[in-house]
Amino acid sequence: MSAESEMFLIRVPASTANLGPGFDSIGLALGLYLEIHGSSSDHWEVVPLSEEMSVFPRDDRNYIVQIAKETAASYGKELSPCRLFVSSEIPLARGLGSSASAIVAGIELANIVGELHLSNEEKNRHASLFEGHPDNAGASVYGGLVVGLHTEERTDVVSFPIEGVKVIAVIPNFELLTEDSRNVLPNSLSYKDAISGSAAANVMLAGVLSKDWKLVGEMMQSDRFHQPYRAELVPHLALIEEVVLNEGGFGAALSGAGPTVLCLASQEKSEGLLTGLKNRFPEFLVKELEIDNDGSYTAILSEQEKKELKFLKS
Ligand SMILES: Nc1ncnc2c1ncn2[C@@H]1O[C@H](COP(=O)(O)OP(=O)(O)O)[C@@H](O)[C@H]1O
Ligand SMILES: N[C@@H](CCOP(=O)(O)O)C(=O)O
Repeated sequence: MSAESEMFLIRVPASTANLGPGFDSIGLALGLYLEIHGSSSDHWEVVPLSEEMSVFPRDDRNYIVQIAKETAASYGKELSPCRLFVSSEIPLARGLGSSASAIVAGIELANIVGELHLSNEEKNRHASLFEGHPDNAGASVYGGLVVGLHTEERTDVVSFPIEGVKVIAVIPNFELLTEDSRNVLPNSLSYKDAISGSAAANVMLAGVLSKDWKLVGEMMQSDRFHQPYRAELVPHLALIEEVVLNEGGFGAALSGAGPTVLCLASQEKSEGLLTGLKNRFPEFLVKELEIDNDGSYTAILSEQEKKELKFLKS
């Protein structure tokens, strides 16, 4: 970044991982956003603009700043400090990829301030290394549906845009940390279960590519890798699957590590499903979400755009 008065915008989408059998491999970007408006400063300052962001450190101990510094350091660069206004629509620890969005935001911050000129592939490699799996990270970087394999040595992700299906999220009123939800998973799987789980993921992907959403929904509910073990933590999953079936939806799956449940439906059935889910789970937030096919976005704001920012006026 060059001029002192320049203001930049970073916008990173939320994501849903797994879609059932695509455990740690498949992700989809969703239209809820983490946004940062930033500019140069003489010290690091993080100003929360949404309630959930107010729990995090307001100086360079903030996770987003830490990620940015580490990313820049891996290229031998030290970042000059910034003042960052942070707001987020992504609920924390609900299985909608808030941690991956924070990581990708930190990488974008390093990219802008440190003038790193990173490609999407490089951003995703860093993000997957921080996150440990490429499903949420890849979706937040590339947008659309991502299919990936991440190891210590390399990260391979293929992304493609998704249209023609409605997404409804049932977001419980409690948090479930990904770490806790991973702790209930087994250390090994039988050969038979591994083959069955992998076949379900393959067929699901073939269903996505051929726009056979009914098949996708069926495969979402045929996971062998994680949902059977996480069921005890998310008893609402089975109940939601029932409502989806009754309302003619395609299927449901745990969103990431949960507790949110992701439901797919056709345009015609989505309204009825939304109402059915709201009636059955009045204590949960039931929301239709857009699919984001663009991934993370950064821009330098014009003078006019800066003038329009309400939080700079107060
Ligand atoms: N914007 C953020 N700034 C700092 N930490 C964050 C931010 N977003 C998420 N986190 C961290 O990530 C945790 C949630 O991550 P995780 O358990 O993986 O759930 P999920 O990614 O599904 O929301 C939060 O409790 C918080 O510690
Ligand atoms: N594949 C991971 C995805 C975790 O997603 P999150 O949004 O819950 O952080 C898993 O299932 O553990």
